[in-house]
Amino acid sequence: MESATYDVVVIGAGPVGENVADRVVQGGLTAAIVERELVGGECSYWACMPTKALLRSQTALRAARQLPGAREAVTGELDAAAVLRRRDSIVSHWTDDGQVSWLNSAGITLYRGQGRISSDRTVEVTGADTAPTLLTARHAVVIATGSSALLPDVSGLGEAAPWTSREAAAASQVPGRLAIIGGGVVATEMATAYAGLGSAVTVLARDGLLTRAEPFVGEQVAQSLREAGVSVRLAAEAASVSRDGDGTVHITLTDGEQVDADEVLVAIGRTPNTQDVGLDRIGLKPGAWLTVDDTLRVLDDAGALIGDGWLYAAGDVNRRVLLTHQGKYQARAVGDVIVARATGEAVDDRPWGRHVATADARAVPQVVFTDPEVASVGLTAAAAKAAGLRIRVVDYDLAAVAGSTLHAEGYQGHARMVVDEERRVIVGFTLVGPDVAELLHAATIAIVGEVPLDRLWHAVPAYPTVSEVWLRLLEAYGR
Ligand SMILES: Cc1cc2nc3c(=O)[nH]c(=O)nc-3n(C[C@H](O)[C@H](O)[C@H](O)COP(=O)(O)OP(=O)(O)OC[C@H]3O[C@@H](n4cnc5c(N)ncnc54)[C@H](O)[C@@H]3O)c2cc1C
Ligand SMILES: NC(=O)c1ccc[n+]([C@@H]2O[C@H](COP(=O)([O-])OP(=O)(O)OC[C@H]3O[C@@H](n4cnc5c(N)ncnc54)[C@H](O)[C@@H]3O)[C@@H](O)[C@H]2O)c1
Repeated sequence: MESATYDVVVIGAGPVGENVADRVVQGGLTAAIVERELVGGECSYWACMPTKALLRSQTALRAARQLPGAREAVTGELDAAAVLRRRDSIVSHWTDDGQVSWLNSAGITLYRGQGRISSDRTVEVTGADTAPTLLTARHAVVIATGSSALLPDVSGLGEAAPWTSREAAAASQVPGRLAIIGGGVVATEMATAYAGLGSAVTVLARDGLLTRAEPFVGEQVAQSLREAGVSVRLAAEAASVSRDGDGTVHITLTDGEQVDADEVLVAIGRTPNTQDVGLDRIGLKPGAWLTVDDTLRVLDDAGALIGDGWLYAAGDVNRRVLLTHQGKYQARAVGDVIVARATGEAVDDRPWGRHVATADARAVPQVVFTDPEVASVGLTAAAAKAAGLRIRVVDYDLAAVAGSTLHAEGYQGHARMVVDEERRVIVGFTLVGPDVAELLHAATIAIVGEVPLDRLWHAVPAYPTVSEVWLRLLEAYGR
């Protein structure tokens, strides 16, 4: 077996693994990265990028149709084939040459194959096209292997060849009828995308839509999906699934009703990619989410470090937040703390310190690219109350802002600010409406910066923009 030694070995070249490796190399260490599929990971080829490509053209079309003058210039329908072609180009036709050349330019060595920890600080790489190699890490091994779609234990589902988010993101044809099991982010985005592309979509949302967000979010998204022709079935649960000879999928619900479709997409959450990464060799349970300390070192079931703390986990695999930007934020902290420990620098693990990912618990921004878009950061009112905060909730109708009236005819939206009354700072912010995604970062800065409300009065939104909702929320709160 061939062997090589690096300061750091990263398993998984998704967005998170790539950023860890880049950060340690920038800090003066050497790094190898192991990837079994495509460099760039789930996000680049089967998640964030292709799904947003499926959504973007219809968002632009809808925006044009909401404006007299532009509306008259739109003479046809969405060209689904052109949307799929653009999606193919956004994912570089599922090739990773571009990302591999970036790795090379960043000074990171790529090993293609399955990475498995074989003992302390060593990773064995086996792949179809490469000789088995044993990689030894002088300082740290980082698991950044991400997550895969979870399938529920529903009778017949496996044999019915269901779509997961991968097939939905990479489909080469638009199914005539699409049934979706789930009511979360993937379900609502893909219902929006495929309804826009021409499918007759049925959403089977056992627990409701987007239930982790403020309650008005799920209500507005459900209403808008229904207006777009989607059958949104709340409290509907699949009991069994079968696919017959002509390809039709039959979903029998627990109440006995049957839903027929050409494809069924399962979108009920994720499972960690830890089944085959050698966890059993170091006393951890294969297939489990990895628990980490504040500087993202892996802990065992008893809460102890692995050995002297050589093993880290970042991104989806540690289940803190399953979002690319937040995983990359963890990657910067992990990369920097590995360099600090390797070079004897002080570790800054105080809240908001350089080597911790404090925002994971306090200020996670997320945009759901449905129609209307949902943009949120920090705590919902319910989560803030559950955390013991004394809060005040301020709501405002986004349509009542001059900028919204200009933005689109019939603009509908809503904004909510959750204020911690003890400290008079914002701890949560949610916007629902067309094009609210780009408004979110102001709220993230206000929350992370803990900007006092009295100072926010001096942050004047330009007229006439939708951002004027900030002023309206402050006025509603009172000075
Ligand atoms: C449909 C969908 C849409 C999404 N949209 C968004 C979005 O708009 N915005 C957002 O922020 N997030 C989005 N997400 C979440 C986002 O995709 C993930 O949070 C992100 O990909 C996590 O990055 P990661 O590097 O941790 O894992 P991944 O991207 O999963 O990368 C892990 C890599 O590790 C490799 N790997 C795994 N095990 C091994 C092994 N043993 N050896 C070698 N290689 C291995 C895998 O092949 C993969 O390339 C979406 C998710 C889904 C499913
Ligand atoms: N725009 C974005 O930021 C974006 C887009 C897509 C995905 N993502 C990320 O990907 C992750 C996965 O998304 P997801 O939609 O699969 O998960 P999710 O956690 O968002 O939603 C899962 C949904 O499935 C339901 N559910 C769970 N078990 C079920 C069962 N047995 N039967 C029926 N319904 C069941 C839940 O009630 C929930 O509505 C998310 O955590 C999210 O962070 C982000």
